[in-house]
Amino acid sequence: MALMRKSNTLCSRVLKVLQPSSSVMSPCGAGAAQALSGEQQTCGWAPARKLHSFKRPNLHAIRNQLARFEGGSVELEMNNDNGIAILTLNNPRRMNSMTGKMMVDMADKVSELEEWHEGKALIMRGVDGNLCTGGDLTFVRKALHYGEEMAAYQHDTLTRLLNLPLISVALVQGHTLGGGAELSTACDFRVMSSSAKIGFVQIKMGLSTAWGAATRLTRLLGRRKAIDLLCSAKILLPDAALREGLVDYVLPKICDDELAETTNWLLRNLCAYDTNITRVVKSLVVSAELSMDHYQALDAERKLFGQTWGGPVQRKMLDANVKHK
Ligand SMILES: CCCC(=O)SCCNC(=O)CCNC(=O)[C@H](O)C(C)(C)COP(=O)(O)OP(=O)(O)OC[C@H]1O[C@@H](n2cnc3c(N)ncnc32)[C@H](O)[C@@H]1OP(=O)(O)O
Repeated sequence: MALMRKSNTLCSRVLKVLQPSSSVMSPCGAGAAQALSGEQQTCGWAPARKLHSFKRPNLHAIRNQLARFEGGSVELEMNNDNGIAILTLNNPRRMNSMTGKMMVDMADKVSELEEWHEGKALIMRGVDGNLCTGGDLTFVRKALHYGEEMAAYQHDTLTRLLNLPLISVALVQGHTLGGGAELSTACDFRVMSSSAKIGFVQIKMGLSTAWGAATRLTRLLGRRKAIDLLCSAKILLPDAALREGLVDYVLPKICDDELAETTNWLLRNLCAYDTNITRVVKSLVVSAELSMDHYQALDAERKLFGQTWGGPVQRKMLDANVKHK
């Protein structure tokens, strides 16, 4: 129990030090808007170094505006028994595309997950066989003046989601397009249904990435593959997505319950061990990725290791004389 409390505190301390909530993103939204306004839209992007000189977005004010664009919901179930939470996008008539209200819902659910200390993992999915087809075009049409603010809000939510001390998996089903493909990159892993399609089609819609996928995809796959996927707008079937390294596991063709199969995959492969140590390890990986300073990351790693070494779980395993066959 004492270890549990300590490791939870340490997890959040590491994340707070390295990634204070709601202020992690570089405040680049305004830069993007300036860079794309007027004449510049036709002649190119502002120099990258300029993107750091803009004011932080007021997330509270943006939230109030987004909440006015109604439709759909995002729901959360947290299962303390197996330590797995399910985050569900629910706008089936529009293939779970996201309205402003759903963005606010998702931010609230991520805040709840930040306070959930019993959890090991999270599955993000959509109802009725599609993950998400991006922005709800009804919302998009009404919010054309509000892109930069919406992006700032989503960047905050999805960065917080990616950095939760939970192993996260996106269940890529049906159509996972545009912003939907972006959402999937805010999870640590992607499990894909054998009948699903995934594509970053934003460029075909006259847009660059809205919800942070250029940054995340470059980290995930490297520069060459990120440019390829984002600039070609190609829609990948499971085999190609697996080959590219975009997805981690393709579900069997015959599968009665894809959510249950994804849960089993998680439990078998990534959640087989102690909850707190799993959370600590995830937090360490986040801190290593976020940290600009190699020594700071090692410092965090050493401190957290000190909490597991000689702790009750390690002692139990030593007593059990475990063999790793
Ligand atoms: C803000 C982030 C930037 C972005 O996300 S940009 C990308 C935005 N997404 C899109 O452009 C997707 C547009 N939709 C499509 O391409 C097709 O609907 C899609 C997904 C290939 C499915 O095609 P089909 O299987 O033929 O089905 P369908 O077209 O009849 O769609 C069924 C109903 O769902 C609706 N739907 C699908 N995606 C939507 C969206 N993003 N926003 C609003 N409505 C959407 C579609 O309009 C249709 O509704 P209805 O039956 O016409 O009332």
